[in-house]
Amino acid sequence: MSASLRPIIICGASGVGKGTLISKLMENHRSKFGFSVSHTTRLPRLGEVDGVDYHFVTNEVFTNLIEKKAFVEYAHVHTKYYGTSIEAVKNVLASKCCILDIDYQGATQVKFSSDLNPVVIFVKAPNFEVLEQRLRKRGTETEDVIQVRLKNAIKEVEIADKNENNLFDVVLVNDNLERCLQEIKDVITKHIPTIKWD
Ligand SMILES: Nc1ncnc2c1ncn2[C@@H]1O[C@H](COP(=O)(O)OP(=O)(O)OP(=O)(O)O)[C@@H](O)[C@H]1O
Repeated sequence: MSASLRPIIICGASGVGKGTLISKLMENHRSKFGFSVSHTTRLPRLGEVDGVDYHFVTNEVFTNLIEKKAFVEYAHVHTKYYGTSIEAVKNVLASKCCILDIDYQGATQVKFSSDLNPVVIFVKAPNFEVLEQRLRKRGTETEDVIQVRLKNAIKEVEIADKNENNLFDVVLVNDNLERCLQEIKDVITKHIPTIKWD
């Protein structure tokens, strides 16, 4: 499928629902999408599996990979490294569309410093109160971390609203999950017309 040559990037503040949206999309269209497995130096959350959810690595391994220029993008977020290796993306693109869950810094690197020509989608929560509720309800972060993430979210939404250099192809609001999923599919169809939904 030639569509597999353009990766899809889903960007947005922590808690807006990127992971949920990507899981649903992949569940519903398993044969079309692959999710590149990122590297991270953060510890696994309960139930996360090394090599499936992330490649969990030490700081030393991660910085070695940076030196070897193994990453399409990497970022230092909330004191931890996260990165997408070129190999991981190409592994997926060989047979499927590739979805990348990365922040705006990563998206900037992929869009402007690689030849991958991604479709970049920014996802927002309907408002900051809802975002805060989602982060609290998820219950995976401490209060301090939630506060840092909410501050970062304000900055990230400003960046999306400015959309300098047209980094984002589209900005979507994840209010209703099913509606947002359909909007993502519409964006993908627009930019990758060869895709056939099953
Ligand atoms: N449309 C929605 N309506 C209500 N709740 C939602 C919606 N989308 C996601 N959620 C919930 O919001 C919480 C955050 O979602 P998720 O973990 O997917 O966010 P994320 O953007 O991937 O966050 P992170 O970047 O921190 O991994 C989850 O508990 C999820 O079930």
